Amino acid sequence: MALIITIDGVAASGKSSVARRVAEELRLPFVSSGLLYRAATVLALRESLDLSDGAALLAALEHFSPRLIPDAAGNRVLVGTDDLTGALHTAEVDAHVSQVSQHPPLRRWVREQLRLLPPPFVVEGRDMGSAVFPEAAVKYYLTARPEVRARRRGAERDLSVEQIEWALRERDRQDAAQSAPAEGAVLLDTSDMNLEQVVERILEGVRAWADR
Ligand SMILES: Nc1ncnc2c1ncn2[C@@H]1O[C@H](COP(=O)(O)OP(=O)(O)O)[C@@H](O)[C@H]1O
Ligand SMILES: Nc1ccn([C@@H]2O[C@H](COP(=O)(O)OP(=O)(O)O)[C@@H](O)[C@H]2O)c(=O)n1
Repeated sequence: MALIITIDGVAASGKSSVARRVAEELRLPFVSSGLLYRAATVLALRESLDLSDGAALLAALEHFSPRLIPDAAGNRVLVGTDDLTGALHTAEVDAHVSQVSQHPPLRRWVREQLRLLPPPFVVEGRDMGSAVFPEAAVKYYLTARPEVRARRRGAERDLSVEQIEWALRERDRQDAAQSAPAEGAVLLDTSDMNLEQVVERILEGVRAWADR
């Protein structure tokens, strides 16, 4: 079975950065599932859709067909030849993406896109090890104290750390339904670990799996 490594976790726990580095060390592609939900949110906001209307949101996804390109330097999302990536990581998308991502038809659409990707790869999100790739060989779930996560995200948003912490706690609450750690996932609290320490812990887990 081709290796799939899932790295799930709460907002700003370090999933994307860790997944990118782990994939780099293993010379594997890495996949950021959240970007598809962010792209759905950008499209919905641009089309002024009702974010509680799952059918309209799904129709927009099927019409625009955003494509996730797992690129080593950082995933990209294309709509046709338009690169949406630069519009995905904003406070406005943060504030609406959880409402968009709740709709089961959208989650099924995202799952279908992700399951088309040929393993092996590292994939990060909320439910990669639980709902999308339960067969994955190596599963991790990252957490960190909210104030630590807010400080880390602070460098990436033009909001105060307090505002970011509030928004992260709110998103954690809204994401809770799809964010439970997968069966068998190794839980890592990264609050007091630097990025490379987290990466090394996961690489150790992959080596242990390879030597089993
Ligand atoms: N263990 C860590 N220690 C310090 N900074 C970290 C750590 N993990 C991630 N970061 C930094 O925190 C920010 C958010 O990380 P990111 O990977 O985007 O989180 P997520 O994908 O879970 O939202 C990034 O700037 C990243 O470089
Ligand atoms: N597998 C996933 C990934 C993201 N999401 C949703 O998409 C949003 C953005 O995910 P993300 O991973 O890009 O966000 P960060 O954790 O990087 O801030 C999350 O807040 C969830 O609402 C999801 O529902 N399932």
